[in-house]
Amino acid sequence: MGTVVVDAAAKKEANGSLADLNPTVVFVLGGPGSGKGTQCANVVQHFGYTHLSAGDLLRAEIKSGSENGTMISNMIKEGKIVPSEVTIKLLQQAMLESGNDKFLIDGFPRNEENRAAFEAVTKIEPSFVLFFDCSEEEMERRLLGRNQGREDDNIETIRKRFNVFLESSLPVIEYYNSKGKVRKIDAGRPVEEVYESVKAIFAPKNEKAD
Ligand SMILES: Nc1ncnc2c1ncn2[C@@H]1O[C@H](COP(=O)(O)OP(=O)(O)OP(=O)(O)O)[C@@H](O)[C@H]1O
Ligand SMILES: Nc1ccn([C@H]2C[C@H](O)[C@@H](COP(=O)(O)O)O2)c(=O)n1
Ligand SMILES: [Mg+2]
Repeated sequence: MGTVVVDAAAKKEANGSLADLNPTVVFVLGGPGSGKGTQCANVVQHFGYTHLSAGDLLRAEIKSGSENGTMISNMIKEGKIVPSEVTIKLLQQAMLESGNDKFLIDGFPRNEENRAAFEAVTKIEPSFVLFFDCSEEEMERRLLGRNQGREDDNIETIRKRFNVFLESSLPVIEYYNSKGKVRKIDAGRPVEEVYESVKAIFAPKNEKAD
């Protein structure tokens, strides 16, 4: 793994302002290709959240020519999880820049290190955790058909990502489940049906969303 470069002063400043914001955070978790990004886009449209995909932020960091770019790129190609301090810094910056105080944090926390570091650094507890539950067979079909030019959407990396999900991400979902925070969605259905279930979680009872 390469050297991680994080500006300490920027980190301290971001923390102070985030605490003032006291944001509402929903973690959106599920295996690769379970439909996290697709459903987050619907929630943004109807419920006013800002969608922050940890994977998208890391890919943007590579493109920006950052000092951490090569390390991040190598880890993503291997399906591995980037050190928490890098991802958390990107999330903090994006939250502050958004001007919003309601966030869907998609694909994070991906492992116990992510979870504990985010809690320690930001002091933010998620309101709840959306868990998109989908079979590997269906996720593999979706990833191979995605056609967005992602370097990790090849069968070799997909298998590695599935292993990381089972070994490192599922325990995080189990942790939040033990705290009564997980809202599990059957994500193997068509997009519109999945969204009906998602909507029911966000819409206050007796109120209709679009
Ligand atoms: N319910 C669904 N039925 C069929 N295809 C879907 C469904 N939801 C999403 N897709 C498609 O599957 C692919 C993966 O979806 P998406 O990018 O939302 O998944 P993701 O969970 O964000 O994946 P990743 O973790 O790799 O970022 C996309 O091509 C998307 O259009
Ligand atoms: N918390 C995270 C989230 C993502 N990554 C890296 C490793 C993933 O395989 C890749 C793509 O994420 P996705 O877009 O599929 O959510 O990004 C990470 O290291 N840590
Ligand atoms: Mg995604």
